[in-house]
Amino acid sequence: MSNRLTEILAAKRDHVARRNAETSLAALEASAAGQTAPRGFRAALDRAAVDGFGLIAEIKKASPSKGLIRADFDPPAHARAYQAGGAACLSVLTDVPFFQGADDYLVQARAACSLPCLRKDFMIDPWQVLEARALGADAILIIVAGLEDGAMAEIEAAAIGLGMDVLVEVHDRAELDRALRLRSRLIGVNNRDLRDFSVDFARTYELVGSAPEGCTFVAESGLGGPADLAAMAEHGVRCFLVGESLMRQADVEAATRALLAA
Ligand SMILES: O=C(O)c1ccccc1NCC(=O)[C@H](O)[C@H](O)COP(=O)(O)O
Repeated sequence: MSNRLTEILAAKRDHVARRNAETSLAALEASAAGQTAPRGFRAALDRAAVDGFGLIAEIKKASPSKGLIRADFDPPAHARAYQAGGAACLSVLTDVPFFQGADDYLVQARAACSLPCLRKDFMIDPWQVLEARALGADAILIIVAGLEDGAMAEIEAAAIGLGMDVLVEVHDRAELDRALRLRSRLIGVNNRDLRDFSVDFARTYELVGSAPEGCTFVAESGLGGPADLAAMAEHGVRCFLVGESLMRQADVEAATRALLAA
């Protein structure tokens, strides 16, 4: 595991331990039970990809690699713009120290649109899955590089038990093999190397052919515009997770529409 990812996960362990100690499990379960049913995340992507592209549009204020991305950050407005521009799903960063995210951004964004929402965070404990559902999340992320097989299976089981989808993120062949031991068939390939933040689309191109039949395959990170999606489509990739390049646009709706017209 990389030093940067190790650093992020260590901070997350402290955060989760603190939050777990100060939050009543019964209250969290009641909040999760009081939420409307999960909006089908993978199903929405698959539908969009039938005769177009399945876009997971990310609400991202800042990142460890780029610092502040958008000063006039407005999650409900971005959610509405992404939906109007044709995105199939949203991803909302909730990690505080490294991405300047917040749980409330997820709540606000989901309330502002009808798209299924991924809680984009570093999951290390099934408790966070319950917390995600209590916030209304429809899907969670598992980063294979950050977890042992047993922990991944527990987190996935918690999500499936709550009716949520799981995006399983890999970066190389060995991680894809580990991902395919899980039940989820929603696989994301992160083009960004979390050790040094370099981006290489070859990661996606190398792995797309190894995704099993019936798998929903998502290319993630570093996608800058319609030409990148067109190049990916040449390799058979139909679903994408895009954050920074859309968040930097003055007109997010128009940029989303233009991206999907690739
Ligand atoms: O974005 C980062 O700098 C980053 C650093 C360390 C761990 C994860 C990171 N990003 C999380 C993501 O998965 C991306 O936000 C997502 O794939 C969208 O990427 P982009 O379109 O390049 O913003």
